[in-house]
Amino acid sequence: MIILTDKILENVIKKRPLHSYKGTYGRIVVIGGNPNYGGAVIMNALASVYGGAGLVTVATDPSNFTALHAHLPEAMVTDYHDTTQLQILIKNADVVLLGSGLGEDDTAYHVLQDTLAAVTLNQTLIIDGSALSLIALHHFPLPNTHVILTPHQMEWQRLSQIKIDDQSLERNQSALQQLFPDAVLVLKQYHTQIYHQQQVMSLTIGGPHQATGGMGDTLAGIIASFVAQFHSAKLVDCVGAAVYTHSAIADELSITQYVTLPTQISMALPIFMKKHAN
Ligand SMILES: NC(=O)C1=CN([C@@H]2O[C@H](COP(=O)(O)OP(=O)(O)OC[C@H]3O[C@@H](n4cnc5c(N)ncnc54)[C@H](O)[C@@H]3O)[C@@H](O)[C@H]2O)[C@@H](O)CC1
Ligand SMILES: Nc1ncnc2c1ncn2[C@@H]1O[C@H](COP(=O)(O)OP(=O)(O)O)[C@@H](O)[C@H]1O
Ligand SMILES: [Mg+2]
Repeated sequence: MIILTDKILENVIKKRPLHSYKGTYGRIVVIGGNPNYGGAVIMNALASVYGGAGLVTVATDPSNFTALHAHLPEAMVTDYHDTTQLQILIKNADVVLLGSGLGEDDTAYHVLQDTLAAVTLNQTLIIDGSALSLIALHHFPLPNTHVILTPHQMEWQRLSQIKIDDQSLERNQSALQQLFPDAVLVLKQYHTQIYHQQQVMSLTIGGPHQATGGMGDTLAGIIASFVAQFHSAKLVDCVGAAVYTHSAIADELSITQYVTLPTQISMALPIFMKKHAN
């Protein structure tokens, strides 16, 4: 098992070439946020934009449009009920982040089904939150593309059938091999672990100051932005660097703060990344 340190950032966070533009840094489509969980996609998108993604579009319930724009005018929006528009957006995306705050009703089911059918070989699909629970419930197969799963321990229990107390490294590795052999698994907990084929990375930073709703939505957005822009690094290293960055920023904030809010972590991304770019 590899312990994640700031070394991982060296391989991933690069100074930007002068001859570049927003297209160089990736197109992300964020899909989720029902009328009750609009905050989840706002936090996905804040993390993606502050993490450096070139273009971010959010497909969500229209009741979330105004709130999203008030927080983040850099993001574009579309109605996730509009299947044709959703398919066009997905076709042109580099990274699709699916499921934060999606809920588990009929609309969520159809959005999930349409998205899984629309992603193609060279894209990266990050699956979070409700989409993980729906996939577990309905046994949806994963599409043939690069997949990153970001469950917390209960979502992983639903997917793997391994009870939280029984989630050992060996059992997790073997369930991943059996169920989703090509996927990267980010198993979120105190000391999050990343599994990919035979490789396991573990986080040893971060703490309970991070225990606020939206912390995972923010991590998913950071992962999306790193995958979208850092093309010279391996996918699993982009994920490792994003997981490390998320908790390193939180730990820095926790020197003076009792809790470290998800949106504050996103705001701190540009300064942290500037410090670590090489
Ligand atoms: N502001 C918002 O709109 C928010 C929306 N959210 C969305 O709400 C939906 C439901 O997600 P939830 O995670 O709240 O509900 P879930 O029902 O998926 O998971 C919560 C359950 O898991 C258990 N659990 C065990 N170990 C855990 C661990 N290590 N971390 C977290 N939970 C653990 C909890 O005790 C609880 O019973 C998701 O789509 C999520 O993205 C959440 O992200 C919270 C914030
Ligand atoms: N005690 C803790 N120590 C370290 N990290 C924590 C702790 N509690 C929560 N986190 C982190 O916060 C995030 C929670 O993810 P998740 O439950 O999906 O949040 P949400 O769905 O509310 O956005 C994960 O990255 C997890 O590792
Ligand atoms: Mg979550």
